[in-house]
Formats: sequence, structure tokens, C-alpha cells
Amino acid sequence: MLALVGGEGVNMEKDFDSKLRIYNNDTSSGGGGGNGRDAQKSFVFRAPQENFTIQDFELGKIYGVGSYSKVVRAKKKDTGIVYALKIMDKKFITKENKTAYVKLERIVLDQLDHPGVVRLYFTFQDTFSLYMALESCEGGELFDQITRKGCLPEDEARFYAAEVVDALEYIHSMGLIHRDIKPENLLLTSDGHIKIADFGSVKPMQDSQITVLPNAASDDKACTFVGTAAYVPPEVLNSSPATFGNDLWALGCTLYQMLSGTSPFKDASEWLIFQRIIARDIKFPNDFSDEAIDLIDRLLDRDPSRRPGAGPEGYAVLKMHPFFKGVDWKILRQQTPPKLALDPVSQSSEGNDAHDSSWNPSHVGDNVARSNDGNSAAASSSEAATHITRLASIDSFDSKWQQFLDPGESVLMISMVKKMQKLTSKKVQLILTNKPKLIYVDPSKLMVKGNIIWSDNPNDLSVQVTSPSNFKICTPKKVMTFEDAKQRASQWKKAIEGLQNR
Ligand SMILES: Nc1ncnc2c1ncn2[C@@H]1O[C@H](COP(=O)(O)OP(=O)(O)OP(=O)(O)O)[C@@H](O)[C@H]1O
Repeated sequence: MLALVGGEGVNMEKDFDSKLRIYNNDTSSGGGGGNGRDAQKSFVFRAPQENFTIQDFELGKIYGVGSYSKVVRAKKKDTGIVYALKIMDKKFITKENKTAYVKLERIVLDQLDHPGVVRLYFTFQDTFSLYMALESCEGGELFDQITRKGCLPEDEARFYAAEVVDALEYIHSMGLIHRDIKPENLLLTSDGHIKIADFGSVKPMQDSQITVLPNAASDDKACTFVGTAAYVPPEVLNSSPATFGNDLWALGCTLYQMLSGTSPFKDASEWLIFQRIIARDIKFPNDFSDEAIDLIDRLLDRDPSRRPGAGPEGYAVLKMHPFFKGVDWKILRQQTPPKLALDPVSQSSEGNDAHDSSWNPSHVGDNVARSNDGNSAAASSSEAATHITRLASIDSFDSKWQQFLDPGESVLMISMVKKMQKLTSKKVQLILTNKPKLIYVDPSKLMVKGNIIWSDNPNDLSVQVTSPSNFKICTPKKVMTFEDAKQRASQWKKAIEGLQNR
């Protein structure tokens, strides 16, 4: 660890700071001015940037692991207040070009103020990590409640859905699209109320009331995170611009999942899930009430503007739907929430920190990076269920690749890559299927240009990652070099090796 504090570490931090700098004016200046270099527009954070260190906190259990962060229960030693500390490894964020998302999530959370949205209290940083002190949601994810209970009785689903609708109405009224609504991102307080979390995919609309500072990710080109395969609406697969309707589709999927235990569009691979979504292939279990079916059916309308809540009448249509009959929207948060099903392992909804005592601050930087290999023992339910999906695969979803598959065969990984030759390079679509089959296709002629002979034996087929974008696929006969502009070299290695070890 100490070695990093040498030249390379310092440079990395400088580089990170220059990218992450947000105007943090002294409140005593009345929010005016700003420093000379960045003085275009002033902004004062509600959640201040503090000078705390990790030693100011007593760390407890790991709540979960995200794609570029780890969230840990942390008690501030002097005040005794418990937070969910989101810890992000600077080096990893810089390397993975996630700086803009971190900035956007930070600045959006800073300005949101609603009982149904997780609150950001303050931030701080050290050489290796950035820290966001979030309101601690001790009840865990709604996903875990669904898993533990199998599925939720309709009254419970109604309660949670109503709280999500109430919070979404607020988020949309602020001109924001969340874009990753799903049971894993709906957290529960210790008494069981919903808090929407994870604003890493948020998209501010043009007329948003939220101040978004320059360099925060807001364009889709830069945006790698746009939700999760099973909850992605069909228009996103067709590259239509994001609308509030995106979140309402995801709400429909979430309600379906609460009532049945699984998401409506389920299949063996993302590719097949996308096909189901495009085909709007939904089957309602017999035990769903007519009201639930009607609401889900409307939320899953192909036309995003027809989804209740998205039209000109706003949320009134959604709240007045017969499924929500009896819900008193004005006193939602005073109602008694459903009883939480406790984690059978810890047998406590409170932070039981004892079994995670192996984790300590000196591991912070390393752990975040390592957890992204998916090897963390404390990985969240989201990870275990491999629900996390990147635009990477959605991006490449196009029915034209279907012609290269046999009946029943599905795509596991696909991307447009450059196949490097001695002096030139050629764009090809690299496709890995569950057969297993590994081919590359000329995207303009739609012809298979190469079939890399599959072998489960790493002596006959192996992948070498040479940089985040570059990798070599090695067979006894030849070595092929590819460049993936989206930096998925190690994902390719993992996908191929995962299939070899299946
Ligand atoms: N405020 C919180 N209180 C309690 N647990 C939390 C809180 N915020 C996040 N978590 C838990 O930590 C996990 C990781 O959260 P994080 O926001 O880092 O990433 P994510 O939403 O899971 O994934 P990704 O960033 O890949 O979309 C979550 O799945 C959740 O279970």
C-alpha cells in the first residue's frame, strides 16, 4: 500500500482531483465568486466536503458492493451517528472513466430532499478513496425481502409500490430520470420504509431543476451505466432518448417481481431477455388480481408516453389506479410498513457487525478494486444474482446478429471490436455464445470472418489481457489481437474463462 504514495500515487490523485473538482465555495462568501480558474458559476453543497478521515469512523458490516464502490456501515466515533459509507477507489474510478458518474451522483443526491430518497450527509476523501456518507438503510434491499418471502402479498406490494410512486413523482418533478429502478436499488429503513438509492445512472432532463456542473456525466455517449437488462424498456433497446416513462416501465417490472418473486422478462442470457422485452412477452401468474394485472400491463405499455404517470395528467392517473385503492397518499410515511423478513444468517435487521470484523480501513482501496472481480465474499444480492448489466451489452443488441445463431443458441457476450493486424485494423463484431461458439463477423457484409475453435482446455484457447482495451485470443495455431474501445478486455477474458470452467 505504502508504495503507492510514491510518484505514481500522487500523480493519480492530482489527476483525479482535477477531474473531480466541483466548485465548493465558502458559504461565507454567500455563494458568489469561485476561484479564478473555475469561476463560471457558483454552487454550494448542502452536504459539505469534510476533512474527516476513515479513522473517525468505527466500521461495521459491508452493506453491499457496487460496480465501482463498496458500501459499509460506519459509526461516527464522536457523534455515534451511523451512516452507510460509500467508498470508491480513486484509482479504479479514474482507470474506468467513472469520474463523471461519481460527480453526477454526488451533485444530484446533494440536491434531493424527499423521505423516499436516500440522503447524502457529507463527503470526504483521502489519498486512495472518496467517501460519501449516506443515510443508513438498515432494512437492506427490497430484493432481499422478495427473496426471503418468496413473493409479497398484494397489500405489502401495494405499500412498497405506493412509496416508490411517491418518490418517483418527486424525482421526475425535479426533472430527473433515475434509469435503474429495480428491487436492488429500493432500500429499506430499519422500520421498513422505502428509500430509492443508486443515482449513478441518473439522467437530468434539459429543464431539470437540478444544478449539474460541467463535466458531470449527462450525455449518453459518456454514460456507460444505463440500467439493468431485466428492467430495460424496449425503447432504450431501440436507442430512443430517455424519458420519465423509462422509470415507469421499471416500476411495472418491479411490481411484477414483488407479486411473483421474479422479473417479468427472464431468460438464460441478456440477449434472450432483450428479445422478450422487444416482443413484450409477458405472462401473468393466475394469482395476480385484475387490478395488479391492469396496472402492470399499463406500466409496460410499449409507448412510454402512455404509461400511467408519463402523460400530461401526470401522476394523478397512476395514483388513482384501482390497484392503489385505499392508499392515503398524504400520510404514506406515517403508515405502518410491512414486517421485514430478517436475514436468516445474521437474524437481525440491525447492523450486526461482528462477522465482518475482518474488514478494516487499511483494506479500503484494494478491496474496492478487488470486489469488482466479483470475488468478494460479502457481495450483495444484486451481484450474486448477476443482475448488474452495462450498456455494453445493450449497446450491441441488434436482431441482425441473430442470423449467426442456431435455434436455442444465445449470445453471452458481444461487442464491436477492432481486430488488429500488422499494419491495419478491421472492425468486427465479436460474438460469444452459450454453445460455446466464438466467432467474429464483418458488420457491413454480415459475414462470418472467423470461427475461433472452442476448447475448454486453456492450453488450446486462452485470453491475455494487455490493457483495459486490448486482449489477445490465443489458440495453438494463431494469436488474434483485439481492441475493445469500451475497455472490456478483462470482461472478455472472464466470459471466455467462465465458460471454459462451467
Ligand atoms: N444507504 C445505504 N444503506 C444501506 N445499504 C446501502 C446503501 N447504499 C447502498 N447500499 C448497499 O450497497 C450496495 C452497493 O451500492 P452501490 O450504490 O455502491 O452500488 P449498486 O447500486 O449496487 O451497483 P452499481 O453501482 O453497480 O449500480 C447496494 O446494492 C446496497 O445493497
